[in-house]
Amino acid sequence: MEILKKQFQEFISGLMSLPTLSFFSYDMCRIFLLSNFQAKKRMVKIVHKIIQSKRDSSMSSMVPKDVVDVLLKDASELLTDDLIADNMIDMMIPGEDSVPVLMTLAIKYLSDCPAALHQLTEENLKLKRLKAQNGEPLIWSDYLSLPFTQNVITEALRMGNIIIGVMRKAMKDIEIKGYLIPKGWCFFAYFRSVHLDENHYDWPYQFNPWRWQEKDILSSYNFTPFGGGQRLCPGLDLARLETSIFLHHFVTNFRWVAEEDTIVNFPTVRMKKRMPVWVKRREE
Ligand code: HEM
Repeated sequence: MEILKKQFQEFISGLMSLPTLSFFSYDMCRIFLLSNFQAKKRMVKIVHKIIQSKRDSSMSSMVPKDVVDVLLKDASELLTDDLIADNMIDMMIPGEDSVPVLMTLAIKYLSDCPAALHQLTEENLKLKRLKAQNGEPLIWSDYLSLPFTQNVITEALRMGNIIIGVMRKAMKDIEIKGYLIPKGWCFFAYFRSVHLDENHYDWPYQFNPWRWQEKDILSSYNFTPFGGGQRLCPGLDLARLETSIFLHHFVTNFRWVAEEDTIVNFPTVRMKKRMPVWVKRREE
């Protein structure tokens, strides 16, 4: 697993920096991309081994336990091992990178904003107590009944810009604010410049979950952490759900002190020192 993780980290840092490679010399780009593709190749090899061992074992007849099992059970001949391996690697990006980064950023911003942490904790404790009182377990839609928690996640997405932007190709000549993008050109829509623009957000560098109260984020072109249009992220709700579940359990069960750290935005969004967090169980 550690080897796979190392290859993945190399692969993802190359993938995320593709738009910025144009600043470097041809030779540097070649070396960088080569090591990126080699990392991907090594990952494919590891995933192929996992697929093969699953095929060899008698597990194929059992109830699927993970995504590989489900894909292996697919009767369609189009789903080759190469395609399954590619799918698995694609799933690793949000599983290992985007959502955990969102959770980390939320913890970072909350650590620096006691008022938001207090309100978030109160909201989640209230739900926890209500569930305990009624003897009910949490159900998946409960996260929607936590409006402040949703605002915290929205604000972490706005400030964090986990995916810094998306690449697109102009299908026809387009003029934007006096600039012509000729047909066939590729361009990079940079989310950070919109999400941190003071024309759209007051005090854009301030973590302020309250700014989202009464705001309809779905109809806003100034808030696109999950992209937009036909390529809108299909994992949008899952990412929010997972982060809500994590925050709910974390704030209702623990208190913590996060070490001083800074957010690095290049080549991917990361904590400079990985932000160690000292955790203590809450007593209630
Ligand atoms: C905080 C978490 C996440 C963020 C910020 C995020 C962001 C994005 C963005 C901006 C795109 C659009 C890329 C483009 O237009 O070129 C995208 C696409 C995609 N995302 Fe996510 N994502 C997240 C979580 C997830 C999760 C949890 C999954 C699934 C398990 C997922 C699966 C995908 C897939 C399959 C695409 C490609 C869609 C397509 O090209 O049609 N994402 N994501």
